[in-house]
Amino acid sequence: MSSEQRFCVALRGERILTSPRWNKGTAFTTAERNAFGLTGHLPYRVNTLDEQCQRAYDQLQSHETPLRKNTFLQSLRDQNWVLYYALISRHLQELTPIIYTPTEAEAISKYSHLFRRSEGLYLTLPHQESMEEDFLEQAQGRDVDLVVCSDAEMILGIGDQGVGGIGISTAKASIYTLLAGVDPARTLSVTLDVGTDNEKLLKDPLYVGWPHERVRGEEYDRFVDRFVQSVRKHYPHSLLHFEDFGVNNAKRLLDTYAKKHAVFNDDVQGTGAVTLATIMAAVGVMKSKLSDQRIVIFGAGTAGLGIARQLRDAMVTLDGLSPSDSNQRFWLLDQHGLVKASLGPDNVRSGLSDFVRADEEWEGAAANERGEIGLLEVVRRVKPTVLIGCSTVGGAFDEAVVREMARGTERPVILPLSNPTSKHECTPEDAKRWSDGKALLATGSPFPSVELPGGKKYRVAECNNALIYPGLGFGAILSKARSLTDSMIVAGAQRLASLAPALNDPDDALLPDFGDSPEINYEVTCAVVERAIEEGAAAVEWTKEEVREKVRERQWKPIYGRYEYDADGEQ
Ligand SMILES: NC(=O)c1ccc[n+]([C@@H]2O[C@H](COP(=O)([O-])OP(=O)(O)OC[C@H]3O[C@@H](n4cnc5c(N)ncnc54)[C@H](O)[C@@H]3O)[C@@H](O)[C@H]2O)c1
Ligand SMILES: O=C(O)C[C@H](O)C(=O)O
Ligand SMILES: [Mn+2]
Repeated sequence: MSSEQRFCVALRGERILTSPRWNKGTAFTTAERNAFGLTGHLPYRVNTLDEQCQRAYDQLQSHETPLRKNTFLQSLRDQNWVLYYALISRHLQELTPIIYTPTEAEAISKYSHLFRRSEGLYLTLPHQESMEEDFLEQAQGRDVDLVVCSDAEMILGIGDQGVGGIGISTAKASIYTLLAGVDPARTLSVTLDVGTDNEKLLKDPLYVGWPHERVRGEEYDRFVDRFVQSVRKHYPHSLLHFEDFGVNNAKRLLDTYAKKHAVFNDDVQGTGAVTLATIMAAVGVMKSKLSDQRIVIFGAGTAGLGIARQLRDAMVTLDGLSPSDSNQRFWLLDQHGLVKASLGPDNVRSGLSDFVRADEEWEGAAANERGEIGLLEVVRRVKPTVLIGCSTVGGAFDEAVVREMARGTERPVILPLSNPTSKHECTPEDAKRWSDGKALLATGSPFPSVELPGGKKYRVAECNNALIYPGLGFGAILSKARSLTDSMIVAGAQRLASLAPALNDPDDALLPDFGDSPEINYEVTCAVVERAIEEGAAAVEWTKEEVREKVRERQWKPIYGRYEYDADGEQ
């Protein structure tokens, strides 16, 4: 999309100024001011987008805390999309943590107190009779490519946030635009308010969501189904992205709808894919094979299980290991310690069955009075090559665990992935120190570089699903595939892994820099479209070169177009 792109727009005066999609503020040209009745609405001087970014950046700096900056940026997004995305693109590494993890977690937890204005579609269980009307009212006849929804049961690592979950839907949608180029006018962010079990919210007189305990079971399923059916009916070709659902619903909903609509669960599949890419890069550094790794996953919830399955499937499809042998490469732990058969069906979640360890292997292991085996003992006996944290238990990878791990393997791969920052299982600095600099690291939220003895800096890779999900989703949208298949996801992960700086220098980061995430997601998008075409899932037929061109062409860029007034034009 070039700056010369022309649009016919039907909004005049105040209406165009209050439309974030069309508003240019002081960047409206003199001709546009005349055509749209804006001369008296704006001060004399016409600014460039660069000048506007400079001014907005200066204003942003006057806000001292990350949370205040988050609020400021949210209000900028409400005013002018081009300016919002242009500003963040120009300061990507500095501002992504403000609009996304970790600051967005704080904004979501204070949602009812920070509330200013609507930011998406609120579907509330007691209003379900009017759901379809509400849906259509919000969509306003737009063509929608992407619907992002959350029921907010498990927001990042901070649990049930009720109606505040709208914040994760809008943040994830913004990241699609920022990093992959999805047109913001073709996205819809949704919160499914089915109540909350968060006592603090329920007791808060200012809580703006439905003050009711979280509805579960059949009533919940009917409500979600009604929503999915509306999406299917009105936007049959859209991608439906599920974010931060609870562990008992995430995989189940994915399985329920995968055959009927293009659905994607980011915590299961996006996290699985970015972790696969990280470990493929680490395996490249170690000159080893994925299927030779012994992998301990601490935290057997949505993310933990998504990661285990993704890695297991890749061992089968990429390395040719049998499914049963590959299951044996994993040891999962949850709040009952090692997931093993004797915990019994009540304590082993159904999705975990592939990864349950036999008790015989653990005879003589140190256990607590309930027979549960903790992380240190597992690390001692398994001698893992890879340790992944997605438990929300900050500090769980303590000195003893990291030292034990480093004793058993040449380059321990340690990935504390829990967000926000306070939930990380260890800091990169500690992991490097306790492993005498040997650890290969990646974290879920951004961390500064670690200084190694001798003064060398180690860049810590950010293993956040944002490095890959925007490209996966945009690839699915552009290929018009009816589903985002596992093989398309693996193609995206392989492309990401191939870009790892550590492949050229083993002491460099395991993943490319987050500052390069738009280019990375472009590559992921291309890989997904290529694979969709190869496997006959796509409704387009392009050569590899055409894919690269078409993806570029379809990317929405934060650049102003030229407008002409037309009473029948766009709104
Ligand atoms: N980096 C990323 O891209 C990324 C992606 C998804 C999730 N995450 C993070 O991973 C974390 C988990 O998210 P989720 O959606 O899987 O949540 P979840 O609630 O589904 O899973 C958390 C799991 O942790 C385990 N757990 C809890 N307490 C434990 C303890 N004391 N010891 C061992 N295990 C314990 C439980 O098995 C629980 O199921 C969150 O902090 C989230 O922000 C990161
Ligand atoms: O949102 C993120 O930062 C990553 C992930 O989806 C999470 O739930 O933590
Ligand atoms: Mn998430």
